[in-house]
Amino acid sequence: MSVLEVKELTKSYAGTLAVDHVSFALEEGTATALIGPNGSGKTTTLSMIAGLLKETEGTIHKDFKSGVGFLPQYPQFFSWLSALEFIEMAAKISGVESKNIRQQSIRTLEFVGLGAAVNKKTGAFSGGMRQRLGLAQAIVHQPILLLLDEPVSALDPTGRREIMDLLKSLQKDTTILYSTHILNDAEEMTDQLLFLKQGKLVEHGSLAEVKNRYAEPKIQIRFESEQAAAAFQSRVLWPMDRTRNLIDLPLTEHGPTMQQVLEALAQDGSGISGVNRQNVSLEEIFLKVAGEK
Ligand SMILES: Nc1ncnc2c1ncn2[C@@H]1O[C@H](COP(=O)(O)OP(=O)(O)OP(=O)(O)O)[C@@H](O)[C@H]1O
Repeated sequence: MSVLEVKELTKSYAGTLAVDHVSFALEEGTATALIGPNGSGKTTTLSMIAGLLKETEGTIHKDFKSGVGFLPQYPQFFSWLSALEFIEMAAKISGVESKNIRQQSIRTLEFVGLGAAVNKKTGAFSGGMRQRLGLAQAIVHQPILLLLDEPVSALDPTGRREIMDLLKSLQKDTTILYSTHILNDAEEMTDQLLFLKQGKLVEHGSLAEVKNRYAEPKIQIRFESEQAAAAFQSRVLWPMDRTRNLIDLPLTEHGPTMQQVLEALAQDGSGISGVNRQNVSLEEIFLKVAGEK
């Protein structure tokens, strides 16, 4: 069931299209990664869905009355408030019932790993703690849809890992749409991938579908020695990349077929220690799509 359906969503700033007729749907309980180069419209898209920015054209249909959580790219806090005071304020604004505010706020702070800092002033928080606090304010009312604008970009690898693990544990009960420049994270937690470029949705689908569209099958052959690899390279004369005893052989329409490669390898059998089919990474796809005119 779709929790959110966005149709022809468009935002224009003085005639420039920051988001250009973007359409997609989010299914319940899924995680969707929004990726794209700087300035491609990710923040603008999330802000429109969060209701913080009015769309110029298009529609946003939410299949629920309330219950959106939003973590902005640069969350702002009131430095003089403690973590608990801030989250209680967020809970109140988000419509949590008065009698549940205290308990739900403490539970949420504990969930994001700030249980020991509930009474600490937010002005004294480190970058990692601020990000956790931002996440806490976004989830304290147990939203149906959670929107996150680069939730981990400002964190070190340990902080990133911890926040990603928190998000994964939320995914069971929440539909998540998050933007990221960390493509490893997008590979790790995504049921659906949305790729924006200059405001347009240029790629869309599951990670496997997108990868399949860009897959340039290549096989990697590990020879037992550099000499064996060099001998193979000069014997078959197909285009390939060789690094010492490793050969990457693309299976393009101009190159050899898998059958031909296997036959050639059979003749060389004694010198080969492994053959792998190489997969295309999201980073390779990103560079390709972002670079296309
Ligand atoms: N308030 C504004 N007024 C005018 N133009 C804007 C405004 N906000 C954003 N833009 C423009 O809209 C486009 C999309 O910006 P947006 O911040 O949504 O991109 P982004 O994909 O989130 O970028 P980044 O990865 O750098 O965060 C950019 O060209 C930006 O300059």
